[in-house]
Amino acid sequence: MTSAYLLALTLVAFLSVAAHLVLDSVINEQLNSANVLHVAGQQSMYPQRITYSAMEYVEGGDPEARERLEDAIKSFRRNHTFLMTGGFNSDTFFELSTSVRDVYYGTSQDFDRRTRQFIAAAEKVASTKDPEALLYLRTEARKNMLNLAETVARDIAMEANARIERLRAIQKCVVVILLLTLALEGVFIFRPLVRRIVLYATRLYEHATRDPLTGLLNRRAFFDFATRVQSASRRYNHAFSVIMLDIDHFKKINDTFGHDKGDDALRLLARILNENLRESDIVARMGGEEFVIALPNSDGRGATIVAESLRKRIEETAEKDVPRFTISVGVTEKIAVQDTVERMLKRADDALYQAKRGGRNRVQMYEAAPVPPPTPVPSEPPAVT
Ligand SMILES: Nc1nc2c(ncn2[C@@H]2O[C@H](COP(=O)(O)OP(=O)(O)OP(=O)(O)O)[C@@H](O)[C@H]2O)c(=O)[nH]1
Repeated sequence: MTSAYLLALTLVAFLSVAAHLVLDSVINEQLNSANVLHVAGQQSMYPQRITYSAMEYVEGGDPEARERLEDAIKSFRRNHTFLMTGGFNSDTFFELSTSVRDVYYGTSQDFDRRTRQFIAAAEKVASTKDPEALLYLRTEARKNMLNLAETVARDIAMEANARIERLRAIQKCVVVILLLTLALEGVFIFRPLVRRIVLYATRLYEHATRDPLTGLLNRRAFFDFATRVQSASRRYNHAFSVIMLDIDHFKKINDTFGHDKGDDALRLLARILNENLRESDIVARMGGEEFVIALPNSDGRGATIVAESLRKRIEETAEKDVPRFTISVGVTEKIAVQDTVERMLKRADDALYQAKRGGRNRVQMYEAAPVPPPTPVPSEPPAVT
């Protein structure tokens, strides 16, 4: 189960990382596309700008016009290199698609060669004011460069959108797979795991509160439950009694029939107690062959009737293969508002001791030792006259 749990966590972690990476790619792709589109858009503008600057420079000889021309040539060449090489650095790498590549290198359009020729003519104008080169620029800018640059920008935009859509679809798939995996793991791994944990916790609780031989509450659990009942009885001023009982001559049973038969007798006693007491009564094995019962809402008289009926039922029980036995019982009731479970157990134990001393197989209600009568004070002898 632990390895399944680890596998499940690993799978979820793997899918989460995959979803993150795809999302990262979408964002990168968007940034990259935005950058490339920006550059591609600029490229459709530069041939015009170069041509105007070249005309200004040739016609007016203005050195500032030449500077503008040179700047425009530089930017145009830089952008061209950017688009042809996939960017200035590896982070913004953008591979030309087949259709864009066709525009650049295809025999019909050959945008790459045209661009290089355009740049060469512009440089010639900048350095020599060559009129033929200027004419070439004017014709080419109007006829081919603008159209081709716009075609490239449009194709790149379409390619970028298609790529982003593809990545988004992959991202959606990964998220769906992640959710499905979580749902399946919830059903097949986490739910059984939680069930098992609950089962272990229940078993642990049973171990901590139950006597393994009889299945009855153990001493500690009895104190917990009985103390709660006692507190309630004090608050609502209800009656509350405690019975303590012990198998008579149990040592002899063990010695005569063996320890296993002694255990059978203890189990039988536990069963009889469970079967003949109310659901609200608290029955526990205190240790050895000693058992205790807390009876909420029962006074001493009621508890004595219960004890007597248990004693009689046990005396009469004859189970195959289980030695017959009798019990002695001590009974006490709450005698003061502040009475505690410990004090009541002590009194029940005293009453049990009296039952044993009284001959066993009997029920004894706790009786406080009689207060000795006050010793008479010797009276003064009458004065002799
Ligand atoms: N089979 C079995 N015997 C147990 C268990 N716990 C305690 N005993 C035995 O119970 C016996 C208790 O003996 P005693 O305390 O002398 O009491 P008794 O023989 O019942 O005598 P009285 O109580 O005076 O009637 C001892 O022999 C213990 O070994 C148990 O879980 N199983």
